[in-house]
Amino acid sequence: MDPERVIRTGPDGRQLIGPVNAAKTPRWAGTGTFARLPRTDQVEKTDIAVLGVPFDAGVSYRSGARFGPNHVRESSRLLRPFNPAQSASPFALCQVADAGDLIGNPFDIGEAIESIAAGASELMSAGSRLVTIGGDHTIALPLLRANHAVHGPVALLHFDAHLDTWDTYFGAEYTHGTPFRRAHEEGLIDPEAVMHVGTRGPLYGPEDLEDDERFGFGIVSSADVMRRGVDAVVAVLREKVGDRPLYVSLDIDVMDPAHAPGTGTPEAGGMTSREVLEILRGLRGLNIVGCDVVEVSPAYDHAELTGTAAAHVVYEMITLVALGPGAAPGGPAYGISGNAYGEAR
Ligand SMILES: N=C(N)NCCCC(=O)O
Ligand SMILES: [Zn+2]
Ligand SMILES: [Zn+2]
Repeated sequence: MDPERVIRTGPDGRQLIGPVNAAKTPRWAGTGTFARLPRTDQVEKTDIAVLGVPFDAGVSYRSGARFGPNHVRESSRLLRPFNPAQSASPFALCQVADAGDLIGNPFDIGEAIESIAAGASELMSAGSRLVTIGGDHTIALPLLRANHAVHGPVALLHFDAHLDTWDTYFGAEYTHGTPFRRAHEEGLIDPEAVMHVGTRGPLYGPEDLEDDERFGFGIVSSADVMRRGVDAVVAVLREKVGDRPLYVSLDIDVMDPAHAPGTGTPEAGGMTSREVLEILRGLRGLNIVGCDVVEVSPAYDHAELTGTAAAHVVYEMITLVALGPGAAPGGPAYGISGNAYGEAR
């Protein structure tokens, strides 16, 4: 049975098919797409595709991020269509739909990277911007390849406890700890505009930081967020990125394990989900070409804490992409403090 959906007319006059109407079909019913949105085969053209990449053969510790996409979908059933933090209804601005899962060979990482890049490119050439749910962080490399093919070297904001610019593990070049070193070597990212956000935790040695700096990366640590505050951090990130095409890659372990326990390489001392969401909202109006959320490993989750956090991250990413480059500054629809980009209304 086809459930009733929220239908809106978009800014360009198109009819946009939204989520299943939660007042008519209870949230827990029916098979799960992200936010109960339609599948891409149920709409004419998808402007923003939520894509699952359930690949986790690149992990160095706990496995299970292969179950991330469906866990985040399941945890996204309570999302509502109006985002008051941005005073925006993302699903009424453009057509958002769930593209299902892109498969990579779990027994051949090289082949998986090739096929993920090819699948992402195919969706992008049909006119969709991708918000991808991993999978482990290995998948950022093929996604950056696909974005580079369209936009050239992109700016990168990398939210993560880890640098992920290490060289090899057990001699392997393609792992979840190495995607951004490979991306740098392949010229996929613009060394003038690459930043880690939320970095913390022990390293192998000081040379890790020397290598990372050589690749152009700046670091806003987890402690920086606590000391300087969200608005100051947002200002630094915006200054670094400017109007370049921007890719946002968010490893859920950027959050403290208290906020996101369901992940493979947890580190103490991380950001709260509130801080992460507020920093993301501060990216409003930047030229975001693609996003991913990776490293959700449901077997280590409890009460959908990690799934819910990741679902809200995806929702904010969709909102940013839907608002688009140059979106007018806009504050939250309630509150007394506003944000760096608008007063509260
Ligand atoms: N990308 C993530 N989550 N972790 C990388 C950790 C690499 C290591 O085991 O040192
Ligand atoms: Zn990480
Ligand atoms: Zn990572």
